[in-house]
Parts: sequence; structure tokens; C-alpha cells
Amino acid sequence: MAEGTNKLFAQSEVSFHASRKDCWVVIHGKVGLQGEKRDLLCDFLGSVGQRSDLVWSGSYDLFQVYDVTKFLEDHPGGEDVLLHASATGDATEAFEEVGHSTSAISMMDSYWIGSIDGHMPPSVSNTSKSWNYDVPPNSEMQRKKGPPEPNTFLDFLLPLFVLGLAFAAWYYLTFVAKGT
Ligand code: HEM
Repeated sequence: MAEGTNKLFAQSEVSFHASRKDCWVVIHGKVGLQGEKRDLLCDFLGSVGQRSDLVWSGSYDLFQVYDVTKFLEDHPGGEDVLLHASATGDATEAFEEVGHSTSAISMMDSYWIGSIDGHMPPSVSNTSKSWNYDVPPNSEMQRKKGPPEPNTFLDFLLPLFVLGLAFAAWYYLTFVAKGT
């Protein structure tokens, strides 16, 4: 169980909560909190220097963490799917594929305990799916996106070879062919 609520968690912390006795799932989505929980998240984000006003406008787009331990037995889809989804580190796709009803979505609020602090879930880094929007503009990953590293062997030897060929042609035409 979470010791406190309304926190920003590291992705690595979430991976320790994937058992029947302690099960968290991570689902991407905007904060749709009401009342006290929203106030607490605003306070928390403000205290760590983040833009708490985005929570009010409903555009704080993050991976959300839900503690579903107490919901495991009651989940209409069964506890195994939740446990599996928990272990993957990112249950977003699985959750959306089911097409949960609006009442299921509104239930999520009561299990919400916090958000992921800008970390990319391990499951998505192994897939071909594009998650570029999660990469901060100045991050190491973005900087690595620049022009590809030159292939030193071809880039260096090919022009030399062409130059050599041109020189040989010039030499042949100037000295050898003229002499015959
Ligand atoms: C806090 C998170 C979740 C809540 C509150 C929740 C709630 C519910 C509810 C209320 C239903 C009944 C159908 C409906 O009203 O849509 C349901 C069904 C189901 N859920 Fe979840 N769910 C959660 C997470 C997940 C996740 C992560 C998965 C991952 C696979 C999942 C898989 C399913 C499945 C397979 C069904 C059965 C659908 C069917 O029988 O047609 N759920 N869930």
C-alpha cells in the first residue's frame, strides 16, 4: 500500500508493487481529480516547483498511478489481468483495449495515489510504438536524434578512390596516350 497519497513516483518504485498484497497499475491520462485530492496534488506540485495550475485546467498529462490492491477481488475483469497489467509497468494499452465504461473510469479516482515523475515505462521502450511526445525537448535522447554518425570507412575511402581514379585518367590522357 502507498504510505502517502498524491505523490510523484519514480517508475522504478512502481515496479515493487505488483503482487496480490500490494498492486499498483500505471495508466496514462490527464488528471481528472475533484475536490480534496486535486487540492493536495496542486499543493504537492507547487512544493516541488512544478506547474500546479495545469491540474486546474485539466491538462496535466501524466502517467497516473492507481493502487488497486483493495479492488483486485471486485474487479469485473478479474484480478489476474490487473496483476499482469501491474507487472508490465504500463497498463494504458490494456486498459484502453477493454473499452472501460464511463462508470469504470470515474471509479479510478478512488484508487488514484499519484503520478509518474516524467519516467518512460520500461514496457514501452521495448516496443515499436512511438512515444516521442514523452521525451523532453532537451533530453539526452532528443540530442542523440541529430544527424547520423558518419560511416568513416566509406565516407573517407570512397572520395579518395574517386580522386585516385581521376588522377590516373588525367595521367594516362596527358602522358601515356599523347606519347603513342
Ligand atoms: C483502476 C483501474 C481499473 C478500474 C477502476 C477498472 C474497472 C472495471 C470495471 C468497472 C469493469 C466492468 C465493465 C465496465 O464498466 O467497463 C471492468 C472490466 C474489465 N476490466 Fe477493468 N478496471 C481497471 C483496470 C483495468 C486494467 C489495467 C485492465 C487490464 C487489462 C482491465 C481489464 C478489464 C477487463 C478484461 C474487463 C472485463 C471486460 C468484459 O468483461 O467485457 N481493467 N474494469
